Amino acid sequence: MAGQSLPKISRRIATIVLTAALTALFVAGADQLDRRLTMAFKRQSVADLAHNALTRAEIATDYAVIRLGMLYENGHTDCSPDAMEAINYAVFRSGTIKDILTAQGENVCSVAMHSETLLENHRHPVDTVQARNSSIALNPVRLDNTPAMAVTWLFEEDVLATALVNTESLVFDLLPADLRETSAIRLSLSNGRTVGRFTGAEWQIGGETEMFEAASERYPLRVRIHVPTAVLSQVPMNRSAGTIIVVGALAGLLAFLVARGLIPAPNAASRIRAALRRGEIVPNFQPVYAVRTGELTGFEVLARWPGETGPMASPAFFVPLIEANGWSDDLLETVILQTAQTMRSVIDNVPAVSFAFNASPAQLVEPGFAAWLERVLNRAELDARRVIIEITEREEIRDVEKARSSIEALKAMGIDVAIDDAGTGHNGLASVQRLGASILKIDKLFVDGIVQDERAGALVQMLVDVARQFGMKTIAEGVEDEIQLNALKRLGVDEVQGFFLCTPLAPEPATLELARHQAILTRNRLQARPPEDKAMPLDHDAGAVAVNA
Ligand SMILES: Nc1nc2c(ncn2[C@@H]2O[C@H](COP(=O)(O)O[C@H]3[C@@H](O)[C@H](n4cnc5c(=O)[nH]c(N)nc54)O[C@@H]3COP(=O)(O)O)[C@@H](O)[C@H]2O)c(=O)[nH]1
Repeated sequence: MAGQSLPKISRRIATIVLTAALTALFVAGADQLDRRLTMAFKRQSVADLAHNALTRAEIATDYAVIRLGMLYENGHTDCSPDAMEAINYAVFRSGTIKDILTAQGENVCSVAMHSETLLENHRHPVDTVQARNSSIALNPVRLDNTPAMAVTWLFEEDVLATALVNTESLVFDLLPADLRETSAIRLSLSNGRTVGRFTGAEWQIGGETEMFEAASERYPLRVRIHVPTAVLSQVPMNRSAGTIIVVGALAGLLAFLVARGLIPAPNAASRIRAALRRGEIVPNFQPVYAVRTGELTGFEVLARWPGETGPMASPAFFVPLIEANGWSDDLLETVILQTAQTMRSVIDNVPAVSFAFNASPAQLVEPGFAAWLERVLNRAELDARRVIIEITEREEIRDVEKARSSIEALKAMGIDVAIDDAGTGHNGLASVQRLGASILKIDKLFVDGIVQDERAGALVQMLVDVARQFGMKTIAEGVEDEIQLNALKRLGVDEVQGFFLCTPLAPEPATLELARHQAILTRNRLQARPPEDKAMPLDHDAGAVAVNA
């Protein structure tokens, strides 16, 4: 008896020792992992910041190019009184263009207080670099003793226009609080000449730093952010031992299960394929509201995978996988057919409400896309005039001409086309006009900073201005609070959507939200008894817009 219990006791002791050792290992491992993740997250945030700063510089340059192009198209490069008025207007409209010079043969003129700078630059341009479009060139100039940039478009042999762009303001104070004092950000041309910079008060030249860079494909522009290595490796020390042990234990359990083969490695692509076939990927609906009238004008249709858990449940993960496997048309078809089925009462009874579906640039340029979509809409019994197709600008639209003719075909069917994430992508604002879309969606990236950051407001203003010039409607997305909503109203955005107003909803709550919203609007109108033609403002406090978040 005593002989049998001895190995049992020693096995228990061995298990306890092993468990303790493993726990210690997990805790240390979890701690290391946490540190590494925190540092990786910090690095990614700074890399994103560099990309955002570059996007701002690209938009400001796009805007200058568009403005110069308009002057030329309207014959306003001849220094006539009409031309001077047009230049004045272009400078007045813009927060970032400080002056414009036009030159047509001997006729050289500009309008604002920086004429001298532009004239000198016109006579002796230095360090000029060409853009992807070789008629456009950028070069550094000084504006009130700070670095700035001249954008010149050579329209013809002796006809050109130059905009003086305040690029310094695009990067000034862009760094978040934890980096502002110690780090530096520089916007420069590809030849290394600085056109904007911000240096924290504690920034040390020669210190050990890490550099984060983003370079434009369209313009010879790049952003570099330098952060001291010590700042990047700082990790908050306030993690409780309990958290670490729990994380360690969970990691150990997971490792054990994976090691024992109890959790088979999932084949994500085949699961998505099956989910698409079985109709498990379903549409949700985020309302869009008109700023001026408060009306709910339509829904953005967003795919959801309700049965799925973990990261794969997010469309930000599964949509790119669907696209990479060439199943984008299946996704679009399934969300259209299910929308038609689940939102039938809205489709039949509220004709003014539209449905915006997402499609990729690759789908748009597929031969016969418009005809295919027409067939799907016929099957769905969904009137094309109720449909908006949103094309993201994040991915490059390689063949703008093909995309343009596809958009024309969609428009001929009565479908509106929206450029989603405008200003964030590869093609630039100028191509927005060439595409011939009728709606410009302003990305959350610009809405986010709109209140704290004057420049974000200036960028939204530029986007609204460009959209108006092109006869497009604007929709701002990702509105998360009332202050943002009010700022967007002031900037003249036409429509808004975002969690502050309403999150994406399943069909039934979306239908209820529409009915509830219409009832509130009607009640408000009856109570206020406005004159027939008076517009109802989007007034969150008055309950004209509901919060579902
Ligand atoms: N081709 C298709 N793409 C699709 C489809 N369904 C979704 N998507 C794309 O996936 C990306 C992620 O989408 P999602 O997680 O649904 O996020 C959307 C909104 O839920 C979110 N949103 C809306 N308001 C707010 C807000 O106030 N705050 C906040 N943090 N997020 C908000 O934004 C996403 C909408 O993005 P966009 O399309 O750019 O308007 C996304 O890129 C989808 O496009 C599909 O069926 N087909």
